[in-house]
Amino acid sequence: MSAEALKREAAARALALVEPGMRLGLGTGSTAKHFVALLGEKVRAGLDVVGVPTSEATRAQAEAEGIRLATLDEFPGLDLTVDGADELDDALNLVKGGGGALLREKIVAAASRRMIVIADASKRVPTLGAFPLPIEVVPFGLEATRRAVERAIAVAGASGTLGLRNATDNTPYLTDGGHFILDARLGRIEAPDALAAALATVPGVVEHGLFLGLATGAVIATDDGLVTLGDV
Ligand SMILES: O=C(CO)[C@H](O)[C@H](O)COP(=O)(O)O
Repeated sequence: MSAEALKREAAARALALVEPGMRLGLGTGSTAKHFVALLGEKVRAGLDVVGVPTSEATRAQAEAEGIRLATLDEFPGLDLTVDGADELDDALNLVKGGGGALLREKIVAAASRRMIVIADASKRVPTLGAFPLPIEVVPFGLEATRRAVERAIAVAGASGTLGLRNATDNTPYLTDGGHFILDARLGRIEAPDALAAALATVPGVVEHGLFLGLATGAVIATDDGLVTLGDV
C-alpha cells in the first residue's frame, strides 16, 4: 500500500472516535490532512462537531470542507485532537513540527482530553532523534538564542548540529506565529525529558517539538494492518 493510502487508513480509524457534539483539535500535515478530508465528508453528511485548527493551512482546508471552526478562547477544553507526528516511540513520546506547526499543535494537544496520533509505520521508532528536532525561536537575538540552545542540548547530554530552517525561496521559514525554526540534528535523543526541560530554560525559545506525555493513543497503519498504542 502507498504511504498516502496508509495515512488515510490511520485517519479513517481515528475518525471512528469522533462523536456528535465533540470539540476537536485538527492537526497539521499530510496525515492530518486525510483526517480533515474524511471529517469533512461526515460533516457534510450531517455530523455536528466544531474544530480548532492547529495551523492556517488546516484552517483553510477545514473551511473548504465546511467544518465549523472555533478558537481555544471560545472552547478552552477540547474532547479529542487528531494529529500526525514526525516520530513516535512506544511510550507515545513524539517529535513534531516537521510542518512548522508545533506551537499551535502543542497548545491544542495540551487543551485536549485525548490526543490521538495518526501515522504510517515509518514514523514509529525505538528512540527519538533521527528526525531533526524543530525548535521554534523568536527572530530577535537569533544568534544568542542559537548558542544558548546549543548549551542546553549539551547540558541534556545530547549533541548535534543546529540549522535555521529555510523556506523554498531560501529566506528563513516563518511559522504562523512569525517565528523562526532551528532544526536540531541530534541522531538520538536518549533523555527526552532532560532535553525538554533544558530547552524550556532558554529565553527566545518559544516551543520545541518534543511532545512528552501529551499523546494518549496512536493509530499506526502498516502493510499488515492497523496497530494501536495506548488508549484508542
Ligand atoms: O508536526 C507536524 C506539523 O507541524 C506534522 O504532524 C508532522 O510533521 C507530520 O506530518 P506528516 O503527516 O505530513 O508526515
